[in-house]
Parts: sequence; structure tokens; C-alpha cells
Amino acid sequence: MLFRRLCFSLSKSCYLPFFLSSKLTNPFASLNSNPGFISNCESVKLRFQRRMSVNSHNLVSENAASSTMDDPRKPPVVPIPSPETAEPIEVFRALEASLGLQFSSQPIFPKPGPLIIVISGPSGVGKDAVIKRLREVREDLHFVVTATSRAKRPGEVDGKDYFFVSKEEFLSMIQKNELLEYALVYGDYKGIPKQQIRQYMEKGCDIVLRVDIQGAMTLRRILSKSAIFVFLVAESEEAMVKRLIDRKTETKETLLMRVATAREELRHLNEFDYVVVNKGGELESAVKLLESIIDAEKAKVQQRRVVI
Ligand SMILES: Nc1ncnc2c1ncn2[C@@H]1O[C@H](COP(=O)(O)OP(=O)(O)OP(=O)(O)O)[C@@H](O)[C@H]1O
Repeated sequence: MLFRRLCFSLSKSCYLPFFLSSKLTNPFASLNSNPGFISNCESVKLRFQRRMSVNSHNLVSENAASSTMDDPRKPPVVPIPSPETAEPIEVFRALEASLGLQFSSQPIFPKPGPLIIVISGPSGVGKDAVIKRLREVREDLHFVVTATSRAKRPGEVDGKDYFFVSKEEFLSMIQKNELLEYALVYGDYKGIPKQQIRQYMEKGCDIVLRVDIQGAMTLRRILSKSAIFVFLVAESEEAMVKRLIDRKTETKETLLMRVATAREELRHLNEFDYVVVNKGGELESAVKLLESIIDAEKAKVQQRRVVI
């Protein structure tokens, strides 16, 4: 008899001892201050009660719902309509009410930050050709225009292919610490302006840097694992030399120097993350592979974070 009285008194909220107060026992309590949530729950509850009276088979037992609602120690049970017959929005709202939360429309995985892609490889493998095509097929990509003290080749445009500057101007940029990396290549300076990278990363663009092997090794030390390093090769040494000859941009002296250097440079392959073979006549495949690499990097759980 005493036990029954105790049970009865516990079922009435006004007789609850402090440790069983609704605030402590009801996980929905924190949501009571959210009028939107309450009206959602109420409207869902009303709609379901109406529905229950029409077709009780579609709903979780009415008895179960009412018995738990009487007990303030248990969270209110919101009946969930059958997904087969109910409107999807009703099921959605009922799930929210049952769990006591609102499903967020925020992205589950944040948008990946911009990447820095360093493309390198021996002279004549097709770095310029691959990058030119990549820029055509891929949006949100900024190709960093390198500053150089070398003379302009026929057809090259200042500010598009390179920023052509005098040796004195280049030395001044070094002094002002305006370059991420620079090197003396075949007697000419080449360097990467920092400001350009910052500016385009802020806009959310991926950054493509085209550097020779010497430059890539320096960047590896500076950027470490925060950038992606891609080594571009031709399918064979023979193909690479033929491409350089066919390009008709080199004197016999620079041709000899480039070919000799290329042999040496192939030894650095292991220091790169990826290798892309730019096969003769298959430029498109090389570009596709490069795109896949970028996409895969963007899908990584542990994203690379870069600060310039
Ligand atoms: N897949 C390919 N098939 C045929 N020819 C190609 C291919 N890729 C590039 N070429 C050609 O090979 C030559 C060398 O290419 P490119 O100038 O792009 O090389 P690079 O690596 O940028 O050389 P460098 O470092 O000397 O500037 C160019 O004439 C280019 O049109």
C-alpha cells in the first residue's frame, strides 16, 4: 500500500523530489526556451494525433505515447509516422522531435581549402603545355605568373607567361622578401611572388606553381607537406629530347645544357608526391590525371593546410 502511494506521488510532477525535477530528467528541457522547436513539436504531435484517429496502424502505439507522456521522468515520445504512407516532411519533423534536435543544413564536411599544386619536371616534358590545358578545363585555379629576368621568347606575353623584369628589379624583390622562392636558372633569375599567391588563395582559388626541379626542392623545404608536388615526365628520354629539339627555342648550347640537366633531375623523382607521364600525343590524359589528383586531394579527411 505504501509502495503504491509512493509510486503515485512520483508520477505527479508537483510531488517530485528535487533530484527528479523535470529539468534534470527531461533531455528536452533545454529546448523549452526555443519557441520554434515547441511549435514544431506541437504541430507534429497534433497532426499525428489526427492521423492516429484515422489509421492507427500507421503509428507507434497511442497507448505507449500517452503513458510515457504522463511520466515526466521520461522524454516525451513523439510518434513517428510510417515513411511509406506519411509525407516525408512529417517523418522528418517527427524524427527531429523524437531526438529533441533540429537537423542542421550545414555541410557535414567543410568545403576544402585551396590547394597549392607544384608542377615540376625536366625541361621539355611539357609543363607549360599541360598547365595551359589544365587552366582551360578547370575553374577556380590560379596559375602563378613567375617573375623572371630572362629575355622574352617570341610569342610570350608579359604578365601572362612571366613577369619580365630586369636583373636589378629582381634583386630588389629578393631584398624586400617578396618572393616565396627564387633561383638562378641557366643564368637567369626566376622567382614566385608571395603576394599573388595570398591574393588568389583568399578568393578560394587553387594555386598552380610551375617550377624547375631545383625550385621544387626548395619549395619542398619551405612548404613541406602543405603543398602537392607533381613530377611531370615524358614517356622516355628520347621523346623528351625530341620535343625540346622540335620546339626550336634553344640554341645548341642551351639544348645540350638542358638535356644534360634533365638526366640529373630525374633522380629527384622520389621527393615528389605524384608522377604524371605526359605521353606524346596524349596531353589530354596527362591533364585528366592531374585533375584526378586535385580531386582526390580535396576529398582527403586530413586536409593540407598552407600559410604563405
Ligand atoms: N603530350 C605531348 N605530346 C606532344 N607534344 C607535346 C606534349 N606535351 C608538350 N608537347 C610539346 O613539347 C614541347 C615542350 O613542351 P613545354 O614547352 O610545355 O615543356 P616545358 O616542360 O614547359 O619545358 P621548359 O621547362 O623548357 O620550359 C612543346 O613544343 C610542346 O608543345
